[in-house]
Amino acid sequence: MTLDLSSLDAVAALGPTLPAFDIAAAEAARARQAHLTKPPGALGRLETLAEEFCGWRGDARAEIVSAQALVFAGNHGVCAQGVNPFPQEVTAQMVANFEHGGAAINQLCRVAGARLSVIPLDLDRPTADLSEGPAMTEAETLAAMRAGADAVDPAADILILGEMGIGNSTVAAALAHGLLGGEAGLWVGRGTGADEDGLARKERVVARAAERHGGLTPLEALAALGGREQAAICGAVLAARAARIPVILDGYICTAAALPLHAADPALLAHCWVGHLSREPGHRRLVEALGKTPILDFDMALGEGSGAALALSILRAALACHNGMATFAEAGVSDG
Ligand SMILES: O=C(O)c1ccc[n+]([C@@H]2O[C@H](COP(=O)([O-])O)[C@@H](O)[C@H]2O)c1
Ligand SMILES: Cc1cc2nc[nH]c2cc1C
Repeated sequence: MTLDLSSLDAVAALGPTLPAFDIAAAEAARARQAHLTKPPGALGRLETLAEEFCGWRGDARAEIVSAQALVFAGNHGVCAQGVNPFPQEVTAQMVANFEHGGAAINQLCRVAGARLSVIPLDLDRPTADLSEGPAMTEAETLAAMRAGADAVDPAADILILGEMGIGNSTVAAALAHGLLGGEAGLWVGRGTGADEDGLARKERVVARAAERHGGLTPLEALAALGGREQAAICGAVLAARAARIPVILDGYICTAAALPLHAADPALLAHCWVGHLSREPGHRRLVEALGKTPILDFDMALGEGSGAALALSILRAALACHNGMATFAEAGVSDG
């Protein structure tokens, strides 16, 4: 199907046009689980992961043949507020590191069997400072969404999403605070290692941004408070859904990037898992707001898609059991 990304309002209205969860395939997968050589439910969340994967793929014995990982990179005008300990040049330097295979995500994708692509988005043109005005125009937001959607391989069976963008832990906090409310301090964390002063500056910047950009629709909030990698993540989530590809989101930044879609229509994120619970303190509250339970909790706070790639190995394990185990009848084991 072709995705209508022509305006923010068109994006918000996409839900009813997108493929739905295949309940019959998921039920057939659940029925198979009941016959496998294990006490009922003994594989716990491995069983529900397999069932959910089969439901989204529309196949009771769905497998992962092709896994795609996408890391979107962007730069942010809000860095002018002194909210990030590392300089903005690190975004492009890490993109080069990804391209040369030297980052954590390269190793984690290799181990998990995912094909990694890195998409830098206008790194030499940071977005406007979200605490002084809208970070992006509607046209910039839609262009980044389109870049995200176009990067998705419709032949993949699973999509891993990640991001790289110095300053974007402030962007994530601004999106979460702007869309979910509460005190600004609930949503800010140390990112790449902000000290006490940095944390206090971040909290003031996030509070000011939400005040300035109140009363917006969720996707207008994405434009005002987000960045290009956040918009690209939204575009990739939607393109994956159009191709019935389940998605594993990464940590705090990636989950906050997808939040505007949920706020516009919770159905838009129904095919997404959260790969891990980030050390960023706002992530627990954020995943609760989305009604999601992260697959892993490994005290990680890296970004790059690292927690999502690690969670892919768990999903592969779930599907190996689901598709490879013998039934009681096949193995000649008495089923009680
Ligand atoms: O996603 C997370 O959970 C996460 C938590 C802390 C840091 N990060 C990464 O760190 C960068 C943002 O941190 P900062 O301090 O520059 O705002 C960005 O490149 C993210 O990928 C990511
Ligand atoms: C070195 C470094 C690597 C990263 N990966 C994701 N965000 C990052 C931020 C820094 C600073």
